Amino acid sequence: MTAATGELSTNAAPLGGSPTLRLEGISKTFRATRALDHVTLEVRPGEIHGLLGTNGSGKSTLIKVLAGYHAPDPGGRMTFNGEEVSLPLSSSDFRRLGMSFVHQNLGLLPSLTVLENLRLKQIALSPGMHLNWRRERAEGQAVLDRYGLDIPQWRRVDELSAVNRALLAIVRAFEEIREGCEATGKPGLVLLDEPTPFLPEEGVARLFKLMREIAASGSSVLFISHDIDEVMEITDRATILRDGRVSGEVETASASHDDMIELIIGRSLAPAEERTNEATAFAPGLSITSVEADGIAPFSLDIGKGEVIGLTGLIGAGYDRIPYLVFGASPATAGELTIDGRQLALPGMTPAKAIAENLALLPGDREAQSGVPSLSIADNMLLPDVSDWFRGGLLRNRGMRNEAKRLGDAYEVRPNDPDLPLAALSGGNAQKVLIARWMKRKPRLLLLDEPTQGVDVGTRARIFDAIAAEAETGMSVLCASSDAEQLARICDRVLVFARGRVVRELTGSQVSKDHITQACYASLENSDRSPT
Ligand SMILES: Nc1ncnc2c1ncn2[C@@H]1O[C@H](COP(=O)(O)OP(=O)(O)OP(=O)(O)O)[C@@H](O)[C@H]1O
Repeated sequence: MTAATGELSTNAAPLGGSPTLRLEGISKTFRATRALDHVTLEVRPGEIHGLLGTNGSGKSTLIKVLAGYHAPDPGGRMTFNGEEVSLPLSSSDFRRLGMSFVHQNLGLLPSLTVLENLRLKQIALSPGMHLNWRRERAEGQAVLDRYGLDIPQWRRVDELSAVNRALLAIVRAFEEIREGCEATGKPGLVLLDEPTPFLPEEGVARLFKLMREIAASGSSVLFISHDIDEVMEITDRATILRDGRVSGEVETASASHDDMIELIIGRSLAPAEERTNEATAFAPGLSITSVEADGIAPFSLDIGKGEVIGLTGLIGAGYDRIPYLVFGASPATAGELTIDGRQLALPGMTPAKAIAENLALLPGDREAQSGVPSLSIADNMLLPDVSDWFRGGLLRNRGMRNEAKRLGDAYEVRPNDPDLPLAALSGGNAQKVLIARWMKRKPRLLLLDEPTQGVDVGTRARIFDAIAAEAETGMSVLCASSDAEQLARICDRVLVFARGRVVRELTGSQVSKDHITQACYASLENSDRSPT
């Protein structure tokens, strides 16, 4: 990222103190759920504004109202640069006003190239044979240069690293508003709905630089995140939602981390226990021997009973593939898993066999690989054990419901209605359902990939406690994550990967956020093969 701030200028003039966006009394009701209750929010010109709140507090609903996806309940008002705008907005309103969105899935077309994604609108609008590719390439390159984005235009988006995909989506969003802003001389607004999960620190730093450049040009950014440290670092002000209402609006520089937590969850969090300096000794549990796959060097590990082991590294290091290889969810070319003296060949492992051995996997891409959105919360929680609920050939629905309700209470699923389809829950709440599903089975080995991504700060602490409690009873855990703070909280040992092999093992007092982060970056020094 080398672009100078001046190059991004939209020449947006401050509008005599008018906020760029002002929402007043916005409500949205889904049958019995009041997802938004008279929300008022103001984003000023040139401001990076945070939007925080627990899972289900209404953040995505608010963005969907702004994106024209949901019509709000009658009675709310919206102004943009002082102009009264009627809701719901249409796609022509976004362009005219200068609003663009980056949703969690980034909205890129993976099988198309960088250039095609950047110039999609121009390409789609050009009639038949008349597309001037030479001009499109020149325009595309000018955009990449303007933002200092060093990626080949002809590369397919699904070949890019996660960092570059996120940067491309944000660059495209800013480009969408730039021309309009230049024409009207008024600032625009880019809305970012959690674009940073999974990104390593270096990727987040590049994203933040881009956001600051957008703000310096006079336009504004609305940034949704569960990561309080990120919000404290990048935003000027923040609005916090709780149960659909605004629980606070803060100048970030004058708020503390604890102030933020109280506004988000309505109480303070108990301090995390101090770690001991001693590495703990564990009774022998399971062993993985020489598991291998394309891009993964032979990997062996003894996991003690009740031991929690973290796997980490920078993106592309390969650590996040290990849980899937052990569970048989992606093919291993060699290796064994030893349980109770029995050796199971990993190339022949399948998820069904893994479940029969009482292994559990919570995948990172939960939408695609885990829950069934159209089924109820109860079905999603209890599906793997459905046979337990048959008596005399009849399914005991009430028993299933009660058990799902109990689990929902324990994991703070909101709303805790076992009959609701999973699709009706917010992203973080759906994730709690899936975590509850596997924890309930008390697996012998729990395999996790980014277990608390998208989960709010209060529930995150509960999930950490639940993992610790199950580990006390002998459950072993292998957790792949790029979240150093999470690993420091839950792990007894952390293995750092680079280029498909372990390059460092951290134990005892080394299992701290700073040590883990440093070890990931040190691993990069010897790495000569990182993805684009
Ligand atoms: N289409 C829908 N039908 C019914 N209820 C919905 C629908 N969309 C959202 N809700 C409910 O509205 C409330 C707010 O959900 P929303 O997705 O806005 O939360 P969020 O703050 O974005 O949460 P997360 O951090 O988990 O993404 C939740 O109770 C959710 O279950």
